Amino acid sequence: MFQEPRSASREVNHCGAGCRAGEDLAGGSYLAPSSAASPNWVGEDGTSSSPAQHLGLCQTHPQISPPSAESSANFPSSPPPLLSASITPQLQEEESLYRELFYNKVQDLHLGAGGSAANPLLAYTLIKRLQSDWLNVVHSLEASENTQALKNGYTQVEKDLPEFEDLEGAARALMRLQDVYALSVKGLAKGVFQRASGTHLPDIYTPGQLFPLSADDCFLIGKVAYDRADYYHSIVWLEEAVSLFRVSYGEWNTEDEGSLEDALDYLAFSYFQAGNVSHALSLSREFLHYDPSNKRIARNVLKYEKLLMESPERAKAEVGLQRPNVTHLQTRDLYEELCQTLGSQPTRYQIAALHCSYETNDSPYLILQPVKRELLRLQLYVALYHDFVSDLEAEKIKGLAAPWLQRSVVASEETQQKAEYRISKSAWLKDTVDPVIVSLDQRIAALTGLDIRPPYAEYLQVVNYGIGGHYEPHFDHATSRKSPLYRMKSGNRLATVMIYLSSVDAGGSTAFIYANLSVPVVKNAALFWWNLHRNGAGNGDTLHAGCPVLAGDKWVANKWIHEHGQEFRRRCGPNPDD
Ligand SMILES: O=C(O)CCC(=O)C(=O)O
Ligand SMILES: [Fe+2]
Repeated sequence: MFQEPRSASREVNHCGAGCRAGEDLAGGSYLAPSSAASPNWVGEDGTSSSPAQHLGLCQTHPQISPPSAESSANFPSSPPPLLSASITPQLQEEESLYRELFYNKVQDLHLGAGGSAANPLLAYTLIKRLQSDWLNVVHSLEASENTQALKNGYTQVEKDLPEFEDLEGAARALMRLQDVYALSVKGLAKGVFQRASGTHLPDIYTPGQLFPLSADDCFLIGKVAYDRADYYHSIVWLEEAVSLFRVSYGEWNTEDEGSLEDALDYLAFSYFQAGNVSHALSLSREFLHYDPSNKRIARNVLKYEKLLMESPERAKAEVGLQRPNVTHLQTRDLYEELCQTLGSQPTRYQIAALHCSYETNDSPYLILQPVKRELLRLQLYVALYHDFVSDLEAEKIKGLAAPWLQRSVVASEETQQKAEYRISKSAWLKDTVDPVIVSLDQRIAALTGLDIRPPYAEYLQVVNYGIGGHYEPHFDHATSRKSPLYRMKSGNRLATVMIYLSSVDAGGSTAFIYANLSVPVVKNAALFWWNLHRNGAGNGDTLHAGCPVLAGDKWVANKWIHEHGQEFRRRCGPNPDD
C-alpha cells in the first residue's frame, strides 16, 4: 500500500505550540490519518512510517533556510534588543541579522490587515494569521531567542483567537465560493475574482485592493480538502501551493505551516487517490530531489513505477474528478446559476403585470406613508417592499441581536441541528426588547394584513452571514407533521417577511429556484412571499436559498407568520394553485 502524507489533526496543526525549539519530534503527537483519507496508513510491510520521516507540519527548524542577503536588506527602524555579549563579532553579526529578520516578520504580521475584511481572501488570511501563523512564529526558535514578551503577549490573547475549526471553516468557505461562483483558483491566489475558464461571465467582484494568497495559504486550503478526501479541491489548491512554493524556495518563513516538500507530498498522494499515477510519480520524484533521504516517498516512487510498469495504460488514465456533492442538491446547477447571474431579472421589465406601486393595504397605519412595492413574480407571488425600514432601525436591530448571535440551526425531523447547508449566526428578538421591534411588527401587520401577535407569528429572527455564509435551497414551511415548527400550536408557516438589514459587496442574493428568480440584497427592503397554498399545502415553488456571501457582511431579519389567526385574513380555498 502507498503511504500517504500524515493527515493533519488538530493536534498536529497545533504542534507549532507543542514542538518547542530543540524538542525531539519522534514519538510526538501525530495521530493516525483520517479513515476517510485512507485506511491503509501502515506501510505494505506492516510498519508504519516514523513521524520523523514526515517533513512538515511539525518541523520548524530543519526546513528553515538561512535568510538570504536580499531579504535582510530592509532593516527595521528601531533595533531589537541585544543578545548576550559573550559571542564572537561574526556570530553577533549573524545573530543580529536573524533578529532583524524576525523583527521584520513580526512587523509584517501586524501590517496588511488594514484593508476591508469584506474581502474573502483577506478574511481567510487574517483567520489563518491569527490561528496558525502567529502560533508558529511565537513558538519558533527565533522567537525564543528574541523575546519572552512575545510569547507572554500571545498567551494572553490566545483564548480569543480563532480556533482551527474556524480556519478550516474559512478554507471551506473559500472552496464554496470557488464552486458556486465558478472562480479560478489561480485568480484567487493572485487576489482577483476571475471566472474559471469555460464560463463566459464577467468578474463578479473587483476588490479595491488585492490580497494575494501565499503558498502556505493555498497549501492549507488544499490540506483541508485532502483531510476530507476531497481530491477535486485538494489537487487545484495544492497545485497552486506547489507552484508558489517553487518560486519562493529557500525563503525564510517562520509562520508557514507547510513547505514545498509537504505540498508535493500531499499533491502526489491526492493525484494517486484520484487515479493519476504518473503525476503522483513525477511529483514524488521532485520531492526526492529536495529530500533524497525520505524513505516513505522513496518507497512510494518504487510502487508507482511498479504500478505503471504493470499497467502502462495508467500513465494515460485521466480520471475526471467529480466535485463532491456535499449538499446532495438536485437543484445545484439551477441554484448556482441563479447565484451567479442574478436570475432572469431583466425579463421582468417585459412583463407588464410586474410593476411598482405605492401600497396602503387599506391600513390607516400606511395612509400617510405608503410602502413602495415592486412585484417580482406573480405565479409565485414575490414582492419586494423598498425602504421598509430606515438605516437607523436596521442598525438598531443588528445591535440588539449582535450579543445573542449563535450558530444557526435547521429543523431535522423532530430536532434542531447545525448543518453545513446553513452557515450563519442568528438570534431571536422579542418585541419586549425594544420599541423598534414593536414598531416593526406594526408595520408588518399593516403591510400583510395578517395577525402577527404571538403565537400567530414567531419572534423576529435576525441572521448574520459572514463571508461564504449561505443557506442552501430549502422551504421555510414544515414539510413533515413532526417538525418542531408545530410546537407553537399555531399551524405551519404561512408567509415569510424577510428584511435585508445590510447591503453586501458581492453575492448573497436570495434565489428562488423554481421561479427562476434571484433577488439581490437591497438594504432596508423587505421581501414577502406565501409559503402555503390557500388549501394549506406547502407550495413547492417557494424553494429558495441565500446564496453565499462573496464579499461583505449580510444581515437579514425573518418574520414567519403562521396559519392560525389568519382564518379571516387569508381565506382558504380548495384550488391547489391558489
Ligand atoms: O438570506 C437569504 O437570502 C435567505 C434566508 C432564508 O431563506 C431564511 O433565513 O430562511
Ligand atoms: Fe428561507
